[in-house]
Amino acid sequence: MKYLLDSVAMKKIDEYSIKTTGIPSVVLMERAALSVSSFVEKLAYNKKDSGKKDISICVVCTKGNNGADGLAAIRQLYLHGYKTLVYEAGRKEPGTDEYELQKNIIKNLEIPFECAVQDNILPLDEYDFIIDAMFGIGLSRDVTGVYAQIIDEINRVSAVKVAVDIPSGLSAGIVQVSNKKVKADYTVTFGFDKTGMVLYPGRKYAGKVIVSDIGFAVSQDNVQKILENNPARMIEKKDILMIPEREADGNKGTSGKVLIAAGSRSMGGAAFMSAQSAYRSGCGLVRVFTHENNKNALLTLVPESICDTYNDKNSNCDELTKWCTWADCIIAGPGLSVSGQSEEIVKCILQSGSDATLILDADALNIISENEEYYEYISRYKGKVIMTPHVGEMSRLTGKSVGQIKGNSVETALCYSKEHGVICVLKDAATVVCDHDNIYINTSGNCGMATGGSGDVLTGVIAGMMCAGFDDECFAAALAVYIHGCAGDMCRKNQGIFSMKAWDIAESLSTVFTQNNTDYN
Ligand SMILES: NC(=O)C1=CN([C@@H]2O[C@H](COP(=O)(O)OP(=O)(O)OC[C@H]3O[C@@H](n4cnc5c(N)ncnc54)[C@H](OP(=O)(O)O)[C@@H]3O)[C@@H](O)[C@H]2O)[C@H](O)CC1
Ligand SMILES: [K+]
Repeated sequence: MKYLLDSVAMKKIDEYSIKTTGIPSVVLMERAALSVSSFVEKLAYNKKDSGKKDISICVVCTKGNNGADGLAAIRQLYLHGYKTLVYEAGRKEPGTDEYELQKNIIKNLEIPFECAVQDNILPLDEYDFIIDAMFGIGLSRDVTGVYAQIIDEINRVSAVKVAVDIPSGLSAGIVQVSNKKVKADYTVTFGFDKTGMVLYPGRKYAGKVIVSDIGFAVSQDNVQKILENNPARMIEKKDILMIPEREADGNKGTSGKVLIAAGSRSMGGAAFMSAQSAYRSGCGLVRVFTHENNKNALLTLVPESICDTYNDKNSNCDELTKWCTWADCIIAGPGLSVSGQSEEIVKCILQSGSDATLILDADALNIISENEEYYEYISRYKGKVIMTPHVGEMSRLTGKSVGQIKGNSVETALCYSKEHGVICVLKDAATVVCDHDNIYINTSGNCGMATGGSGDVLTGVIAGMMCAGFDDECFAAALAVYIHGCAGDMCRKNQGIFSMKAWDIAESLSTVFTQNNTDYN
């Protein structure tokens, strides 16, 4: 797990390192600059056809400390023999102390220097590399005027663009303040990953992100002590190793019993995918409660599952109630459709008296969005509730537009989770998982997963992680989302982004688990 920080948190870390522990600001800056210049040199080294003096590098800066980092980096590159230019934009007043210090060195070394003029921006076509050091975490408002013109020019030319700390115009936190942003190929960021570069649209602008340790006196291990609020986190591959070992003397009953209420008269697929992925994610027994039309197909496709049915005339709620109290985890909603009968089924589950962790997905969410009183049932449900809306479902649940939700996914998920006392899994290109005091932003997966059934597969993986024995359900749900994304990334390799299907994702789960050493056999 890694922390994701915003500008407020980064400023605290900067301040703590400099003022409390006494690490000189210029020391941090020199290391920051070195990590940028050495990265650019590595890229330049791959252009084997050119000698250093034929490789031209322009740093674009304004007069803050991000610009100061850029000046120090270009000085290092100049001293290594590259053809360099400083292109400075900004007000006439002097910059920060650090900026003026670095600028003085640039002047002493007589490194070529140009000042930007509004409406007469220097064409940047001739540069092999552009180092973007205009705005870092100090960005506070929309980028306009000469700065916006420079960003347009940077984005127009074909140079390789390396952003210092964060692409200029991009905010480090969950809310974006500027429409104008540098589209970087690489970002060398300092100390910690930034929330704004993991969420969309920031992830598209940051390119490949390199996190560089520049010697802050705060690390992943002690960052929480410095900050007041719990920062967002991202799951990493090594977290898969945290899945508790399966009991050597366990049986199918001790590995987790899952009830899946899914699949209506004409929609059986969702139930099959959910069941398949639950088994592939370690569940011991999977019982599917589905429309009788789906029974044969289910037992053919997932013969390990147990099937109970309802039909058009009988919702079979007595039977359903019994299996709710049998289960350790319940999935309700995939392919259930929205009808009087499915409403009855979801209500029956919520009022079953079960304390199993309940995953509400798809049509269960649509039912809730049309029936306010279901929130009352949720609040009285004894077990943990996990709700897994995609952006469209969240729009129906909250009345907010899809655009509003996409631009504010963390805030939306957090508010919803707090308001209803549930774990919220807001599914999007960067899925957000949160409860009242934890936020996870997912980084695995790809756009090939935007395909029918992918969400049904996720419910099974979440059920698997709920049955795995974690104490912290929010973490377990975030891990499930990460694993689901890894399986999607595996499919991208094997089936390709256009051809991959949800079933392939379910089938790739075993490789994700075995590649990460969770195969205990
Ligand atoms: N030792 C250190 O301090 C280290 C700093 N690092 C680097 O520093 C930046 C953060 O630097 P900071 O000076 O805080 O801010 P920026 O350089 O990002 O921005 C400079 C100023 O620009 C102004 N601003 C903000 N938004 C806009 C805008 N849209 N248009 C015009 N101007 C804007 C703002 O000043 P105002 O007074 O005008 O509000 C900013 O202060 C960090 O990202 C690192 O690169 C390193 O971490 C090393 C250690
Ligand atoms: K920058």
